[in-house]
Amino acid sequence: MASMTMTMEEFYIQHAERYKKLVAAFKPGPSTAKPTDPNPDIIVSARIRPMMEDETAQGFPEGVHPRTKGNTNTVDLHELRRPPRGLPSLNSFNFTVDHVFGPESQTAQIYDSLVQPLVPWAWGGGFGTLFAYGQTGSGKTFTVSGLERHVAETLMDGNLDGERKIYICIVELAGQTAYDLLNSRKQISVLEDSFGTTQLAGAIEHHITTKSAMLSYIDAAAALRATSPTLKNDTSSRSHAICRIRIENPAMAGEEDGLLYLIDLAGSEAARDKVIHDTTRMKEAREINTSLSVLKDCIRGRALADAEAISKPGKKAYVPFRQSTLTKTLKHVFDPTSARSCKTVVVACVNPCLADVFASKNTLRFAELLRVPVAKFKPPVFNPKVPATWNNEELRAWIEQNSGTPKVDGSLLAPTESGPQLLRLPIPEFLSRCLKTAGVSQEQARAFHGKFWKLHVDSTKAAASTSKTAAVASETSVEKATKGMSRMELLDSSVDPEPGSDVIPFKQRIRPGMVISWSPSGEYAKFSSGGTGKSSMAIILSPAHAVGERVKDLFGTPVNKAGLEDEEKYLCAILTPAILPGAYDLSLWRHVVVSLEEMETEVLLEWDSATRYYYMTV
Ligand SMILES: Nc1ncnc2c1ncn2[C@@H]1O[C@H](COP(=O)(O)OP(=O)(O)OP(=O)(O)O)[C@@H](O)[C@H]1O
Repeated sequence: MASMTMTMEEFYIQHAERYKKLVAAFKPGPSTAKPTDPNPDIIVSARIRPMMEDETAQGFPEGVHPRTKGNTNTVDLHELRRPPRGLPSLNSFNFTVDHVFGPESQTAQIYDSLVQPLVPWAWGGGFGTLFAYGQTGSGKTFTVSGLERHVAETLMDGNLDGERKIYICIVELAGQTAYDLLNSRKQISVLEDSFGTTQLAGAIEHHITTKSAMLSYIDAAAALRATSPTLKNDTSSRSHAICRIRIENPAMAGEEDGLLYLIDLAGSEAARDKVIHDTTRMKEAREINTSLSVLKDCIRGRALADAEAISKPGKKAYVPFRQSTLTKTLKHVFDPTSARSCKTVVVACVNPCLADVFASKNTLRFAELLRVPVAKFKPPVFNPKVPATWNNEELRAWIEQNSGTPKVDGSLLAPTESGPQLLRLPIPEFLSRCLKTAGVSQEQARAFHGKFWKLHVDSTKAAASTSKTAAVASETSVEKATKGMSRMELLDSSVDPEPGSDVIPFKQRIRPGMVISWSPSGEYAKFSSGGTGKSSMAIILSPAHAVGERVKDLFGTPVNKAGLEDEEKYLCAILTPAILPGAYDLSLWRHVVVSLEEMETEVLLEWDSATRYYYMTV
């Protein structure tokens, strides 16, 4: 009877010796994770902290064991099963990430192998982001604060090329509220401005010129971090702390600045604290959980978007960055429409104590899920008009032939990069590399960058128009393409869901939601995708005569004119090419009137879950 009322912790302590023997006899099997090539832009690591004195003193064994032989990026985790009768046995799991740092590892090792490369990247105008994830007490703050010190050292030791102005800002996100940790924890707002840039409105940025000034800001912010008692650790953090370092290059005025984010996330187990009765704490826990889960989707989404930008041009990956304040704040990191590339490092912090093995399992599973396989695709066939198909040699040859006089030295601009890699280089870095060739001026470098990008944009537009043609052409084989799909699945696209509809000419089955191509003329010509007379797309809403007298089109011309019933005209919403090739923006509130005669063909569009609208006011 006594054993039934024993807590899990007492059970672990009682069976600690048996547990250790079972672990010593354990023969590691192959990693259960699918083999994945490391993604150079998103590195996922795990850091297992040492056991704390009090954990050892209570008699808890270690439950998490990095492999020392074979795949050293795999971690074994053993639970102790509590059977209704008989002896406890092991329940073992393994998790694989890109790097594992065991209890003896120092923060300097993590810095040197993973984080240090982010600093010159941001110095050159790129985005670098570090996240520390894990349960309360697993070592996130220990890791981030150590890494911040190393970053301060690298940024301020004068060894990076050129002059920069450096600014720091440290904010805390608690639920949906943000506070400035460098301004007495004043409340600030996370807002998206009319250019779509997320602003931390009200947060003060401090210009820093010395390492010691930077460290004193970091220390001041740490002292102010919001804390509230939890079941496990009474100094636990229940908020995300975001340290943003902005690096401005005065020689590249007008170019975007480099950004480095170091983020100490809130404790990941918050929502699993079952003994919370206080409703504010429950709400807070739910918000933390949501923000971490959205973060996972965003990191994966961005990695997929980057991988697919080259392997499947035209496919739009969905990154739900608007779904939490944390990811909204990091919009430019996650927004798949951003042309700027971002390097991300995740450190999953793990508490090795057997008593916390459940939370550690969740942390390691989270980390494993962040690893998105780099799409394996056949090397693209070289096309002189498509930079995304060029290898390093082809790229260098193009640089030397097209960079003007004097020629930009290809080995300085692209020492190792392929075409797609050079496209991802931050602009200031591209320009600085061009300027390394003697005699090249800023104007020449900018003009050359423009030429390279124009070629790329033209090549993606060409790919988009091919995919549009494919969409129209597929109309004849709709039945084949949609065979076996349920009605609900069919409704994820603009396909007419009624069986047999593909044999009826589209003009005889006009319906709301049908997408058509047409050639806008007169005033509407502005909305054609390629100038007057070129086809454009619109989505049918209703017959024009069905709407009220006050309804006007986008130019303010009344839609329902007298006698319209006799003419077959339809109120439509316009579709315009979106930033990504092959994707279109639907402007539901920009109306045009299209006659049946003007319609050319039905176009099939696939719906994407990113097609959402957001509150203008909340
Ligand atoms: N690698 C390590 N080596 C030595 N001590 C460590 C290590 N990692 C963490 N610790 C110690 O463990 C304790 C908990 O670490 P820390 O406060 O960083 O956890 P945390 O994950 O940030 O927790 P919270 O979510 O509550 O902020 C601290 O006393 C810290 O000094």
